Amino acid sequence: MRIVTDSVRVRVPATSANLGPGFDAFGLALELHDVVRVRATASATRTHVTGEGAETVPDGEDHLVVRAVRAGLEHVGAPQVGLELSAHNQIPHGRGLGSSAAAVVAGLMAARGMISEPEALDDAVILDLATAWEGHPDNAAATILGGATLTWLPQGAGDHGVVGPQDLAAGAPPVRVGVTPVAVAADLVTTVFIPAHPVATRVARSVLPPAVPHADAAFNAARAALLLLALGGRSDLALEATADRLHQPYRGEVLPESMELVHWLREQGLPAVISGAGPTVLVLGTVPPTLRRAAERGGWDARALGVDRVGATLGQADTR
Ligand SMILES: Nc1ncnc2c1ncn2[C@@H]1O[C@H](COP(=O)(O)OP(=O)(O)O)[C@@H](O)[C@H]1O
Ligand SMILES: N[C@@H](CCOP(=O)(O)O)C(=O)O
Repeated sequence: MRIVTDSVRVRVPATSANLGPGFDAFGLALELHDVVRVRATASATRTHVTGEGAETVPDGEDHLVVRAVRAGLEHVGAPQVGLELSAHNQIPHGRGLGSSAAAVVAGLMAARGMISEPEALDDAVILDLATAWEGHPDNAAATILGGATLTWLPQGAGDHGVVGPQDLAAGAPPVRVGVTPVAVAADLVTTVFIPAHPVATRVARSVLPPAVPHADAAFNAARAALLLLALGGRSDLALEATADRLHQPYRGEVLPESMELVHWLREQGLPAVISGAGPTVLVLGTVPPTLRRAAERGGWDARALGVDRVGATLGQADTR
């Protein structure tokens, strides 16, 4: 495999995973984007970041997008080169809006744009690699495809079955992820309530129990099926379709304010959930201005976000 294009641009959407009952399965892409430009060079890797994470993300070879470009090149046997990365980020980090999946997908897509046989890093391969990196497929699928997505892992692959980045580096094949787009009503908009402080996904996964009561699993099975209908336009089902007993109750331990906001919004009849692993709260629909303002007074950054229906896009670096 050769590097044939030395300058690419990738745009990736934020995502909200789970949507209540669909833990590690549902994802929804949102109209909030990171844009990265990557150039192959003969010199040492340099990174320049503006927007979200500019003050906090590691630079140079430790930058997540750079690491993902390298993983993509390595996966297809392309040579490693110096990289000049310029990133403009709108997706806040550690808030449950899929920033890490977006960064990994951006890097893998950039690698696709640089190589002589881009089909070696098609969407399915990128989803498998990003899932191995993340440990769950829901954000990556929606970031790649846009809209709403439903993903599943093969029998036997779970938290401990997903091949991680270290195993990938050692040559282990990633798990093959199942994915399908889900119909989303044309008029669906979301409202997100973003808090000032992050909670790492790793932390919000560490409080989940190894097993749940059978009754709770049955409760969620019905809600996850209802969620398909609610996303497709049955907004009358949205409140019931976003109820969850598999992850949100346990995450209250590390996300107390977020769970309080979810309960308060749901008491007003709004289909509110923890977005991904939190701490952002997402409502599947609009929120009356009085309630938005009340939340804003409590320190939440409330934003109406449409659904991104395009997913990750790859182009020449000089396009906007
Ligand atoms: N665009 C990015 N560039 C570099 N690093 C990133 C980027 N987005 C996310 N990260 C890394 O991923 C971390 C957040 O990942 P995670 O805890 O999974 O939260 P999120 O819900 O935002 O995906 C950040 O603290 C940062 O280290
Ligand atoms: N299904 C995952 C989703 C994590 O999403 P993120 O945006 O918080 O990284 C989980 O619930 O842990």
